[in-house]
Amino acid sequence: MLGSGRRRLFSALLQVQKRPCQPSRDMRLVQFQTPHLEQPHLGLEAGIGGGVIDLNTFDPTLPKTMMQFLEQGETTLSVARRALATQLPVLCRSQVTFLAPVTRPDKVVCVGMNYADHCKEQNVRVPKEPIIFSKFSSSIVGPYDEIILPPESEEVDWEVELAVVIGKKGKHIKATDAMAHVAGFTVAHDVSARDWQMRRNGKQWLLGKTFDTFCPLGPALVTRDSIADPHNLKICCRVNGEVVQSSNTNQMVFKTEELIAWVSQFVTLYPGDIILTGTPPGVGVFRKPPVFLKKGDEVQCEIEEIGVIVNKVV
Ligand SMILES: O=C([O-])CC(=O)C(=O)O
Repeated sequence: MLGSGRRRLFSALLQVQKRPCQPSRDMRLVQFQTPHLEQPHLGLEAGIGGGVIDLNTFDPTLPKTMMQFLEQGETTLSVARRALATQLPVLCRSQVTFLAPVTRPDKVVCVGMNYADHCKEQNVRVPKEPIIFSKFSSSIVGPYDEIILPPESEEVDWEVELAVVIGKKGKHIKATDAMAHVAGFTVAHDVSARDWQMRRNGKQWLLGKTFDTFCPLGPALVTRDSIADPHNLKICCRVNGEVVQSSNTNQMVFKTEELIAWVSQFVTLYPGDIILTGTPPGVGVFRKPPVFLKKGDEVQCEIEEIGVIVNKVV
């Protein structure tokens, strides 16, 4: 169903495997751990599916967390740019464990009903203003971590989403200035317990959206200037290999700029804050009959140019 996008991903993976020492020119920032490191390091992923360049070895004065890296703005970004332009050793992917590209941000802001056909599949009007909710940052896990089915829910569902990572603090940001506040983009899975979201807790969405492990992210924070057009990317979710969601970010009702302008009227956005921009149609709860995740399932969420996260349900 993803056709040429999938073919491009596979050929990119093959190329990376053939030339493991050739970093891509795109800036793909990651947080990773190896058995030899005392604490996680910052790195650059050498293309989709490629190995990792250790930024903290390249420059030991760099901070070791993405939050601190983003807070320092242009100073740290220019070091990463220098690393990208230098021939550096690349750690094999099998040697590293990827963490979420951002851990413990101040906020995970989420947008509901932001794809017109996701509204259609549940018979609701396309919203005139963005619908905002949130997840606690404790729900964030890495790109290949497990999603734990909580015993409190029997209706856990999938939702692939494009995530925006904020790079610069701001309040009342104008839409025309919004992209200057974006560090980059990553892939998110807005795992959702429908029973808690739709029927329990006074129908407040929070609890259903924020169980531990309900926000896999990654693998990389792909910087803004590395993506040709964030609003024209194929986006897809597969469960056990079967495509369940397949769309394009050009179907989003409110794009990144409008979302940042909207949200920053209410709250200050800080470096590291994450905005999940909503999911396309094809979620399990609106299937006839509904389908939910079960132990042993594997969910792959993929966005063109950004990458794929793979999370087993346990
Ligand atoms: O369908 C929902 O649960 C709301 C939501 O997260 C989305 O539209 O992306």
